[in-house]
Formats: sequence, structure tokens, C-alpha cells
Amino acid sequence: MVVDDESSNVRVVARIRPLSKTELERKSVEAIVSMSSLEKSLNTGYQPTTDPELLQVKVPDGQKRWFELDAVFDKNSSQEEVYIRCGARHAVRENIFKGFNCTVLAYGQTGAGKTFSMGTAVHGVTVTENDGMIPRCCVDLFDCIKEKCDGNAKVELSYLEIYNEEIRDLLAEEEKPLKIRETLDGGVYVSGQEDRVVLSPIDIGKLMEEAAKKRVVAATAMNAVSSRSHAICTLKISGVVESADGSDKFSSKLTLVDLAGSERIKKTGAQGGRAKEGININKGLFILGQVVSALSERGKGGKLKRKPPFRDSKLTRLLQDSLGGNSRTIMLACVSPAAYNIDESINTLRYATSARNIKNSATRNLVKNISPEEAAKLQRENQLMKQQVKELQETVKRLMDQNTTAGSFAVSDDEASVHSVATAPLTGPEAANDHSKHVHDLEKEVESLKKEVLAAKSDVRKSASASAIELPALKVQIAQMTEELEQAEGLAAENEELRLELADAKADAESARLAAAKLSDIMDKLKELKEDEIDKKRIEYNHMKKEEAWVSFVFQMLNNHKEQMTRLHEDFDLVLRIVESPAMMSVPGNKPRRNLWNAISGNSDEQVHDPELRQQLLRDHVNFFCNKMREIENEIKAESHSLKQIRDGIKKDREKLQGDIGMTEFVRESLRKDDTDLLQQLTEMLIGPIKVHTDP
Ligand SMILES: Nc1ncnc2c1ncn2[C@@H]1O[C@H](COP(=O)(O)OP(=O)(O)OP(=O)(O)O)[C@@H](O)[C@H]1O
Repeated sequence: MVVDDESSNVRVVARIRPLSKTELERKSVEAIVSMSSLEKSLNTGYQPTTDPELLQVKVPDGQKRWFELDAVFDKNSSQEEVYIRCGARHAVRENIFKGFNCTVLAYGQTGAGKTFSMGTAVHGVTVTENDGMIPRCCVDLFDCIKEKCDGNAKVELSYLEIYNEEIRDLLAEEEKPLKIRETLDGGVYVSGQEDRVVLSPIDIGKLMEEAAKKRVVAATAMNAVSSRSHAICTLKISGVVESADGSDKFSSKLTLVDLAGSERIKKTGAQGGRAKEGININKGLFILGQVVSALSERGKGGKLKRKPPFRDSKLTRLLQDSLGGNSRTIMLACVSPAAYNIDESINTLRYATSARNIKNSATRNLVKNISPEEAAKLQRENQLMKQQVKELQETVKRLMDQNTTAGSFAVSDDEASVHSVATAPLTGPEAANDHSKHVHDLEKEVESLKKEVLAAKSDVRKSASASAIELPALKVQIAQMTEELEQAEGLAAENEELRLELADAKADAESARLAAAKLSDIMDKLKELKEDEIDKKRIEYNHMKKEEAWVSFVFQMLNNHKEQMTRLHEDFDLVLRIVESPAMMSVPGNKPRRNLWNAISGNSDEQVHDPELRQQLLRDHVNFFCNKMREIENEIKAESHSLKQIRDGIKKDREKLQGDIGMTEFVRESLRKDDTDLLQQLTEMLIGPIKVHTDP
């Protein structure tokens, strides 16, 4: 689709220059190629279209990257093709005369071809093949003024450069401080800058040639003629165009920008002042990059996500209108094709692709259907002004010619002046001096008259346009302020919500902390209880073991006593039988009894027949038996008493232990319940309330 007047996005095109001599010497390969089709230009006569084109970059690791832009130009593209297909010709021929401000801006690495593409001064009323955008715009502009305004429009030129963050007027004879100011509708202008009325492309050419001499350029390792400043050339155009419904009064601005190139100080080999320039250039371009990126990111409802930092550099302030403001803007991204410069080229292209998202809101500075009287008045004014400028120019020329013929000092070049003095003919040095002084005075007078006329014109125009723009500008300002207020209110509400959420989160965190502390307390207690319980079990076990030992001891004792009793009983029985029948002692095979007798009585077998002795032995044995029985009885009594004591003690201990164990169980049960409640609380806190399903 052919570019129309409705599109508001910044139009971004890229130009790949041929490999330079140094790049060829370095044997650098072409890593960037245009993917656009060849027929485009042939079929459309270079008509700028809205169909995007591709550019391919071969990155060092062998991979390929593609960038989509509004148009791509390669090493074979002519200056004319670039001028037309990038949309600059359409801007000059159409947009300017409809009251739109237009900007053409070249951007890219140092030595990438910005100045080559933008061009410099115009050299004639027509262009030559190698002329860049600026001369082409100027020639087209005046051609159109002839066609559309009957040659009747006012064109003023201003030319500024930003060098080391200072604005310099390239048209001013003396350096003076310049300040950036803002208009009511948010536009920016430089107060104190010279606006020169120009009547033809040649006028512009002459002024720009003069100005170019003042521009800071220097040789660096990357470019033999490297621009060390950003140059902004502005043409203000106002006039009347005939439309279908009558006459329309328009005023517009054409801004042509040749930026200084971004550079790697190491690559350019810049040192001292050059390096400082480089740093300032990069700084300004960095902020421009930030502005572009902020303007290209929009959130919901198309609102910008963040505020572009226009105020952070002079360059971005001056380009405020061209980026995201009231202007139709074309950006020309210049790149070197060399693999050696691949990083810088990718940066330029990345920046270019984001710039494509910038939406401008260009409005028409046009007053429709002005009355025929006003149109005639404006035309008369313009003609008058043109006449005056022409006359002044002629006067200056005549005087210069007179001076030259008279061998005077009109040549401004110092060397030439010295030469003229030395060779001044006939009239002699005094006359020459007088004449020169006269010419100088006249020139001064002419210049001041010229300025007065311009100032008066400019005042009239400014007051007329001010009143025309004041109301809409105020409206725009109010709308902007209301929008900002709404945004602020929205932010305040969001803030409050966030604050409440934060307070909730804090409260949740606090109760979680308390619950966790309580839980750990319970765990500690449970642990203590467990240890207690183990201790108690150990005691119980020890008691049982003791008890068991005592029982077996008593059992042993009783057995001993029982054995003793049996033996006593046997002895007693034997004694009784021997006493009753001593003859049994002599029974054959009764040797063991005899031995026992001997052992008990300590007497011989023979003595057993003595009755007296037997009676005595029986008495002794009965006594011995009774004593022994008493002894055993006492022993059993004593042992059963202490046994009872021990059993009572064990019983008491066991009762106490059982009580303790019961209490432990109770505490553990209640802790377990607490524990479960707490666990539930914590879970609910983390995942929300737990639903208890009940049967319907
Ligand atoms: N498309 C092109 N065709 C042929 N030569 C070109 C082209 N573009 C640039 N050149 C040449 O490359 C060199 C560097 O170009 P130029 O001075 O325009 O770079 P620049 O981007 O303006 O650099 P700087 O930012 O340093 O001023 C010049 O010699 C110029 O003639």
C-alpha cells in the first residue's frame, strides 16, 4: 500500500552502504544484506509503500537474524531511490503543504553513511545524482511552492549544532547563548536562534555552506571526515494553498537531522578532546535510545508505560516534537555491511525496530477557508517581504561588485584582503579605506534593516499563529493534565490496595510465627514427656527385677530351711529308733546308720547299748532339735517381715508409677489435640479454609 497522510507511526528505513576501503583492506565480509525484492522500485517508480521489507544479518556464530523495517536500501540504491522510497519526498511535497511538521533523521554508527545520505548544501536549482536528502528536500520544496502557492510562501532557515551538550547557532555571526524554551502546546523552540529568510534552494545552499565551515568535523580511525556534533537544519514554511473549497493558510516545519555517529572510543582511536566528544555523542545518543524505547512501549489503553526522558539531553529536548509529538517522522538507520561492525549494526537495527512502534500525533497547522481578503493580504505581505529581501540581496551584491571592481576589501577572506591592499590600484590606500568603510557601514545598515523587517514579520506571524494555536493548545494541555490527574488517582488507589494487602500479609505472617512458636513448644513438651515416660518405665523394670530377685531369694531360703528341717527330722527319727532299739545298729548292711550315730553322738557302737547314755543322747537331741527349730522359726519370721516391707514399698512405688503414667497419657492426649488444632489453623492459613464434607 502506498504511504498516505493518515499513518502516524514513525517510518523507519535502513540503508546498508557498500564496504569501505578500510573494510575491504581488512578483508571484512558482508554480513548484512537486504532481502527486499528488486521489482519494488521498478514497478512503483520508487513510490513509498507501507509493506515492510526485511534485512538479514549473519551473526558470527553462523546464525541469521532478520529485521523488519518500512524499507531497506542496499549498496546499489541510489540517492534518489532512498529519498523517494523512505517517504521524504512525499513529506515535502504533500505533508508540508497540508500543515504537518515533518522530520527526517539519520542515525547510526560513525562512518555508516549518515552525512552521505542526508547530504549537505544545495549547489543549484536542480539536484545531481549524488545529492542527498537535504538538497533534494530544498529543491522539491521550492518547486512545490511554485506549483502550489504560486511561488508565494515564506521559508525561513535555521541551522543548529549540538556539540558537547551545548547548542550552537551555525548561522549566527557571533556566538551567543541559546536556550531551549517551551510553547504553550508543549512544543519546544530555541530562543535567540537566527531564522534566515530564504528565497531559493541556492540561498539555502549558500547559508549551509557557510555554516558547514563552522561545524565540528575531525578525522578518526573510523571516518576521515567524522561529524563530531549533531546537526539540526530546520525550514519553517508558511503560506496559502488553493484547495477545492477555497484558500487554506498553512504553517509547517521541516526538520532535517544529521546525528553524530555512535562510536566505540577504542575503535575510533579517539583521545583527549576527541574522546570527550565521543563520550558526549554516545551520551546524547544513549538518552535518545531511552526515549525511543520508552515511546515504543505502551501498556493497556495505549498509554506509555514510562515517561520518556526527553529532558535528560539537549538532543532529545530538541527532537521532542519529532519523536512522539507533533510531526511526521522518518528515521534513516545507516549501517555498515561489514562483519567487523556487526555489533554496532545490530544495535542500530534493534533501535530502529523499536522506533517503528512510536506513534506520533501530528496535527495540521492549517486554517481552512480563509477569506479571499486575508489570502490576498498574506500573499501581498509575502511578496513584499520577498521583494525587500531581493532588493537587499541585490544591494549587497552591487556593493560587493563595486568593491571588487574598485579593488576594495569586499572579499571577506583575510588573505584576499591583504592581497587587495597590497595591489590596490590608482585610488590609493586612503580612498580604498574610505570606500571600504562606507561599504561596511552600508552592509551593516542593510543587515540591521533586514533584521528589523524579519523581526516585524516574525512578530506579526507569531502573534497571529499564537492566537490561532492558543486555544487548541490550552485544550490539549488541559486534556493532558486531566489524564495525568486520572493516572495519579489510579496510582493512589492502587497504592492503598497494595498497602492493605501488605498489612494483611504482615498479620498473616505474625500469626503464622506465633502458631509455629506454639507448635515447637508443644513438640518440646511432648519430647520431655516421652523422656519422662521412658525413665518411669526403666524404674518400673528395675523394681520388677528387684522383686523377682527377692522372691527367688526367699524361695531359696525356704528351700534351705525345708532341707534343714528334713535333715533334722531324719536325725531325730534315727536317734529315736536307736534309742528305742539299739539292736538295729548291729543289723548287717546298717553301716551308714552306725556311721551317722557315731557322727551324732561321738560315741562308739558299743556305747549304744548303755540306756543311760541313750537317754542322755535323746535329751540332747530333743534340745538341739527344739533350738534349731526356734532358730529357723526366727529366721523365717525376720525374713518374712523384711519381705513384707519390701513388697509394701514396691506396691507403693507401682501405684505411684501408675498414677504418673495415667497423668502423662492425659497430658499427651490434650497436647495431641492442641497440636491437631494448630496444624489445621496453619494449613488453613496457607491454603484457605478446609471444607468438611457432610453427607446430605
Ligand atoms: N551509500 C554509500 N555509497 C557510497 N559511499 C558511501 C555510502 N555511504 C557512505 N559512504 C562513504 O562512507 C564514508 C563515511 O560516510 P559518512 O561520512 O556519511 O558517515 P557518517 O555516518 O556521517 O559518519 P560520522 O558519524 O562519523 O560523521 C564516506 O566516505 C562516504 O562517502
